[in-house]
Amino acid sequence: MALPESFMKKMTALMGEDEARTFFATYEQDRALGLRVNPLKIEPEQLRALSGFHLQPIPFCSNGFYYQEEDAPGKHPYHQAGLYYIQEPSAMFVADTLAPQPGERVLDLCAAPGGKSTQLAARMKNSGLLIANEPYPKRAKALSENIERMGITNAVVTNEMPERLADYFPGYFDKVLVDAPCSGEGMFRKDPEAATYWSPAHVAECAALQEHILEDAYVMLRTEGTLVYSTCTFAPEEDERMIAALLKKHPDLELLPIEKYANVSDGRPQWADDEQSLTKTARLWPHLLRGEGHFVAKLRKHGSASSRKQKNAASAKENTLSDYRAFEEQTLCEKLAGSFHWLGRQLFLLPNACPDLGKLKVVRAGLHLGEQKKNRFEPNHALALALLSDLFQNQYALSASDQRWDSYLRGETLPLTHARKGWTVVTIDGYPLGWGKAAGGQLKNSYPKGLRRRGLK
Ligand SMILES: C[S@@+](CC[C@H](N)C(=O)[O-])C[C@H]1O[C@@H](n2cnc3c(N)ncnc32)[C@H](O)[C@@H]1O
Repeated sequence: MALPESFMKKMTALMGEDEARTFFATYEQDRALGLRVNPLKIEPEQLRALSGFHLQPIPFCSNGFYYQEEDAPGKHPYHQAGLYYIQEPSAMFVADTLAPQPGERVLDLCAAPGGKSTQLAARMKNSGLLIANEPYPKRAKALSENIERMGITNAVVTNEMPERLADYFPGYFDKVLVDAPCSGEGMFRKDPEAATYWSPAHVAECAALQEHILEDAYVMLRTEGTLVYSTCTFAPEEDERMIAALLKKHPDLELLPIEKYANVSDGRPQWADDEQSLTKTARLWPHLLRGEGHFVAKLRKHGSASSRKQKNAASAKENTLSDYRAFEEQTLCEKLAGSFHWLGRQLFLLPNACPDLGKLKVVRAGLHLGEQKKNRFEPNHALALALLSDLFQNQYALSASDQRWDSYLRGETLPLTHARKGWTVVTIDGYPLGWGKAAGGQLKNSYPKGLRRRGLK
C-alpha cells in the first residue's frame, strides 16, 4: 500500500534504515485477524468445538484468538449472540494491562466502539462499575449496542466530553483507561483511508487533544489509582513524549512496568527525553508480532485527589414495578435483585452502588430491562442477551446448522408447533439471540429493527 512520503521519512529517521525496511515490508503483507471470546457467555474450547473456526491463541491476550478469513465470524449468528468480539489483535493487549478486578470503579474515557470496554467488563465479571464514555453520539450508540450484545450488566454508557465527567467524578475511579483518539499510524493496514489524512499537523493536533484528555483522566483518578494510556500510532509525540510530559507535569505519577512477553517491546526513551524509565512503556510492532501497531503506558497516582460527595442513584419503589414483576413471573425462572431505576418509561437494573447520574447524558445504565407500556411491561433486547438461556421459561431453540436463524435475524415470523403464548427467548445452540412473542401458532419477531440483517449475507 502507498504510505505518505513524510511518514516514511520520519520513521526511517527514527528507526534507522534496516529496521524501517522490515517495518515497511509489513504493509505489503496481510494483516492478522482476531476475535476475543466472551467469557461471560462461553469458554474458548466450547466456541472452537461449536463453530469449527480455525482459532489459534494470540500469545499476548487471554481469550484472544487469530481466525482465518474463511471463518467469517462477523456473519455468524454466534456474533449476534455475543459469544465473541472481533478485535484487532494488538488492541487486545491494553485491557489486560489495566487488569480491572470485580467490584472496582473503572472508567473507559474514549470507549467507542467498545473493544476495550467489553474486555474490561468481562475481566470485572459484571461486578463493580464500569463507566464507558464516548463524546460522539453515533459512536456512543454503537458502543452501547456492543455492550448489550456482549451481555454486560455493570456498565453505564455516557455520551459526554471528558471535562464534564471530570467535574462530576473527581478522585472517583480506581482505574482509568484513556485509549486516545490518535493519528492512527498503527492502523494504516486495517484502515488504508487513515493514511490519506495523515500529516505532521494532524499528529500535532492529536497530541494537543490527548494532553487535555489525560488531564481530565488524572483528575478522575483516586489516590493510588491506576491509569492506562494507549494509542494505535507510532508517533513519539503521541506516545513516549506524551508520557514524559505528563510525568513532568504531575510528579506524583509513577510509571509502572508492563510485563512484556510474546515479542511485545519496550517503549523507546531515545525518541523522547531519554528518560530511561520510559522503557517501562510497551510497544507492539507489526514487524515483531502478528498484530498492528500500539503503544501502552501504565501509571499510578500517589498524590491526593480532591473528591466530591457522591449520592447513589435512586432506586425505584417496589410499587412502581408491578407490571415488570408480572412479566418476570411469567417469563424468567428467577426474580432479579438489585437497584431498579426508571429513566422515563425505561427500566434499568443498575450496577451495584451506582452513583447518581444526575444531569449526565446516559445512553445505558446497567442492564436495560425494558419499557413500561400501558398496563404491561415489554422486555428490552438487552435482557435476552444478558441472561443464560436456562433462566428463561420459554425458549425457541435454533441451531447454527438450521438456516431458520437467518429468518429470525431478518425479522421474519417463525412457525410454532405448540399453543403456548407469551414472551419467548430465541436461542442459537443454547445461547440467547433475542425475543419473540408466541401467539396464534406463530412466534412474532421482536429482534430489534436497527440490528436486523446487520452483518448478514
Ligand atoms: C481509539 S478510539 C477508541 C477505541 C475503543 N477504546 C475500542 O477499544 O473500541 C478513540 C475514541 O475517542 C473518541 N474521542 C474523540 N475525541 C475525544 C475526546 N475529546 N474525548 C474523549 N474521546 C474522544 C473517538 O470518537 C473514538 O471513539
